[in-house]
Amino acid sequence: METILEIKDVKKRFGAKEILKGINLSVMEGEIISVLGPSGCGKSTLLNIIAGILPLDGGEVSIHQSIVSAPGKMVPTEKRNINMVFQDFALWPHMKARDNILYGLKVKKLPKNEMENRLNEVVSLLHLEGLLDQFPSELSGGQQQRVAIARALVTKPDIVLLDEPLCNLDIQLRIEMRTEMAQLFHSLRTTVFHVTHDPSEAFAMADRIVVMNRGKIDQMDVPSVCYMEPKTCMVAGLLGAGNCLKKASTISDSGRFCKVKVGETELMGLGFVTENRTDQNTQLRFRPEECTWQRENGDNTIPVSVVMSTFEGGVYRVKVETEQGEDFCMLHSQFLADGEKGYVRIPEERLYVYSEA
Ligand SMILES: Nc1ncnc2c1ncn2[C@@H]1O[C@H](COP(=O)(O)OP(=O)(O)OP(=O)(O)O)[C@@H](O)[C@H]1O
Repeated sequence: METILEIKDVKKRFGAKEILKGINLSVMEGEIISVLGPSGCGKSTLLNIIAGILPLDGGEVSIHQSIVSAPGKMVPTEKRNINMVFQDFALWPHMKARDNILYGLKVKKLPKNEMENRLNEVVSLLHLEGLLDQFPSELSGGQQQRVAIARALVTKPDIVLLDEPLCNLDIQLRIEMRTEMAQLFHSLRTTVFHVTHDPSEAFAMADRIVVMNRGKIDQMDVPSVCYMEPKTCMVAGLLGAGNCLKKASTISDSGRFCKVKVGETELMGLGFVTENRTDQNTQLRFRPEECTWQRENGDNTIPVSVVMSTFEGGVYRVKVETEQGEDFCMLHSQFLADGEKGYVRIPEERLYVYSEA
């Protein structure tokens, strides 16, 4: 497979603030890459550099082996053969859906019959029949999003850039649209660079996920590996392992699994050694849905007392407290009374151990 987009050691500053600290990544033809990360980590900055909207300060960006951005060089957006779908759809309000979609082809001065063929193709792909003579204000959010995607696809770009494309839609529509978009882009073998802050959107759409943190890439892998083996504490937290115990210490970490201690309790977990490793700063991460409650002590269990149970429809979210005074949550099928004592089991392959400075 051919590399379409190559990002090499890209750096960007805003004033004294270093926003991108050397990003390296290649995107293959037909691949969907989703970039996730906390607010302010530099996702949109990277996307805007790829789009040719922002200049970079170091490194280079190539599309089809041709450098489009480097210090002192910036090929204009319209010469990059890319298209972008924005979170606010950015449709021209004074143009009907048809003219919004055809705009890029008119600029390229395509023959009329070719324009009609391309229009018919995207109309049928995105189910826009009957909507072409409507103005954006006459369309629902989901319909506007479809028009924006049609406009991005109709010029057959090398790369489609998606900037939080679903965040203005309601939750039900978002779930439908992300599945539809993934199907559509995969069937067309469109190369997609997608920025989102929503992990479930990234899981639903991406072939590979890139997790950024403070201007660097913490992890880049297929969604299942990022989910099962988050490399850093931040990635784990972002991908659902919201429970965090800090009053812990590492006893041994010779292999893939390491032994940790929380008070007098010894637990086994998956160990992630990082560059800035310190044994004094062990942190444990795990997901509420992967914990199980039991009355008796057992394998990989931690003693707790119940703080509060809240009903979530089908399950209870139970907040518990460790003997060290830290709390975390688990999901349980039944209500547990405040003050009740018991043990929470965390499977060793789902207890993530980090030692980060
Ligand atoms: N034009 C600008 N001038 C100065 N600082 C900027 C500019 N654009 C972005 N920044 C800063 O750069 C950092 C990264 O911003 P960016 O928009 O890339 O983050 P993000 O990861 O996309 O965040 P979000 O998820 O909130 O959109 C932020 O601290 C932001 O304040």
